[in-house]
Amino acid sequence: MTLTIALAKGRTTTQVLPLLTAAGIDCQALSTKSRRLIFTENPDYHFILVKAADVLTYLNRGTVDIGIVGSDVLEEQGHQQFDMLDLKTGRCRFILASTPDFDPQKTKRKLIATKYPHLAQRYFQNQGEDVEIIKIEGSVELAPLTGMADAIVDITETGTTLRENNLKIFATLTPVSTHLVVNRLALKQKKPAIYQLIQSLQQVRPQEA
Ligand SMILES: Nc1ncnc2c1ncn2[C@@H]1O[C@H](COP(=O)(O)OP(=O)(O)OP(=O)(O)O)[C@@H](O)[C@H]1O
Ligand SMILES: O=P(O)(O)OC[C@H]1O[C@H](OP(=O)(O)OP(=O)(O)O)[C@H](O)[C@@H]1O
Repeated sequence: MTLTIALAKGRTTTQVLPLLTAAGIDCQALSTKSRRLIFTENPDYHFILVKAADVLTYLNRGTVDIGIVGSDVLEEQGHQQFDMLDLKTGRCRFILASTPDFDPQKTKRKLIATKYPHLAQRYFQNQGEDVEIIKIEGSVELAPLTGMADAIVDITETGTTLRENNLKIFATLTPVSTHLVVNRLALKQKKPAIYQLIQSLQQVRPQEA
């Protein structure tokens, strides 16, 4: 039985390939630098490489059985899939950041720039705050620096981008890591193969909390 897997391109793939290899899955073809997007040479596991934001589209339509993607994406768009395993890699965190002179108490209806509008809206709603969200596609740090927004909700890992742009963290929201998610129907139809994969990845993922 073949399992089809959508892997988020970029950082996620780079960090997950060593785990898949350690779990005994031949995915050598994916580690070569190329523009290929679909890998079907392994009869047990077929892979497609997609933009992180598209993983759940392939999964929810049933085009793939499994998605491997950051929990940032799941928090922003997830609803129909089963989140089966935290791979404990690709770790970073959501933060609220701005220029050092930003005063969260003083700014009345904040303008918040982010790549994650739903997550940001939820965060402020839970704080009982009404904010205006500006959806940005990248280099989010520019928004408070240029005065377009009061603050940003984004992910940070090393903190280098914030530091180099003289931005300060005002709140830490939720932690982020790469997760394995499963299509509902696939979980019914391919249960043994899916559980076997989960079990092998559980054994090789980083063990710390
Ligand atoms: N420091 C980090 N910054 C951003 N994403 C990170 C970081 N560390 C881990 N990740 C994970 O990697 C994913 C983003 O990977 P990447 O930046 O390669 O993709 P992308 O943002 O779609 O790429 P691109 O910048 O080409 O559009 C996120 O969904 C997140 O889960
Ligand atoms: O804390 P750090 O280790 O510096 O990482 C954080 C940076 O990485 C991400 O951007 P990405 O590289 O995905 O580029 P983008 O600006 O195009 O989204 C994120 O949006 C931050 O800008």
